Amino acid sequence: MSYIELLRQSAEAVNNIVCMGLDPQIDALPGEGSPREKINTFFDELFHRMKLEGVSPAAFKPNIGYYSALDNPREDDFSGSQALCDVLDMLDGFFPGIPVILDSKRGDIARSSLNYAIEAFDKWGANATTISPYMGTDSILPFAYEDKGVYILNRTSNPGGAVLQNLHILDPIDEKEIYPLYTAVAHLIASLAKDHLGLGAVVGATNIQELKDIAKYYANKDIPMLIPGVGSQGGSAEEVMAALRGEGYDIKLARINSSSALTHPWKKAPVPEDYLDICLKNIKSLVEKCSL
Ligand SMILES: O=c1ccn([C@@H]2O[C@H](COP(=O)(O)O)[C@@H](O)[C@H]2O)c(=O)[nH]1
Repeated sequence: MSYIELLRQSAEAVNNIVCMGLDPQIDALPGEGSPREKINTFFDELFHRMKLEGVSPAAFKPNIGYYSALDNPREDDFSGSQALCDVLDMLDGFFPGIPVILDSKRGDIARSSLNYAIEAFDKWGANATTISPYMGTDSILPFAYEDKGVYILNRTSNPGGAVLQNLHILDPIDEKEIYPLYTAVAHLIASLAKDHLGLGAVVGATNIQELKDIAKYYANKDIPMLIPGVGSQGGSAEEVMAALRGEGYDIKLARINSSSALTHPWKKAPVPEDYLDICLKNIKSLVEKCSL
């Protein structure tokens, strides 16, 4: 099945377009034990509750950094990577058919990119990954597997994203129009996606007018959009849904991501006793806002 079909099918199956981020912050997790044990116990409990209450997002997005930072490779300790294996195994069991996006933001010279593609798709078994466009077309294409998704950083959600992404440039082809760099990236994504179905874009929820402009450009082009920045970063899911619908973008191809607000909204405060209820409430509320 192509990634585009997987996105459409999974959205229809769960009737929403939420992407649940899985970025464990060890200090914010309940219970005792090693980081791997804490991650395991927490997600096992949370996924059980979600299953029990019939709640499912339409994608999951572990960010690899939150796991690999727990490894101590020079001491033969790969417990962070093992924790990611545990989480991926749980997702297979609890949520079959729901895409997993491994957020690793790679992108390099072609043969190095190919190794990163092998890492994400063949080794971790992800359905999709994230990459940077900064090194250009030859750095992107090794990720274009037939049945996988590739989200290219287009207009990111972080406050510093504008420093480069909003620089005004002269159109490199006709040298007439002037527009922000993120528009040139969108043009590149759309042109590559004609021959490589599954290439998509990361567009943050924190700059709603820019998101609207990009969604309008992608409408009817079968370009998946991964939209982080909702929840902890202040983006509004309702505004994103209205923007996508308003611009005629096929919402089944979008995934609206929230990570910490769904798994540890208490941030650095002590873990509350009713932590599972809090997570479930936030997940259900986002699912409701992002329903088809
Ligand atoms: O533009 C981007 C690209 C990626 N991210 C990632 O998404 C999650 C967001 O976490 P929250 O806790 O919901 O803020 C995280 O993994 C980021 O690395 C992004 O935020 N913005």
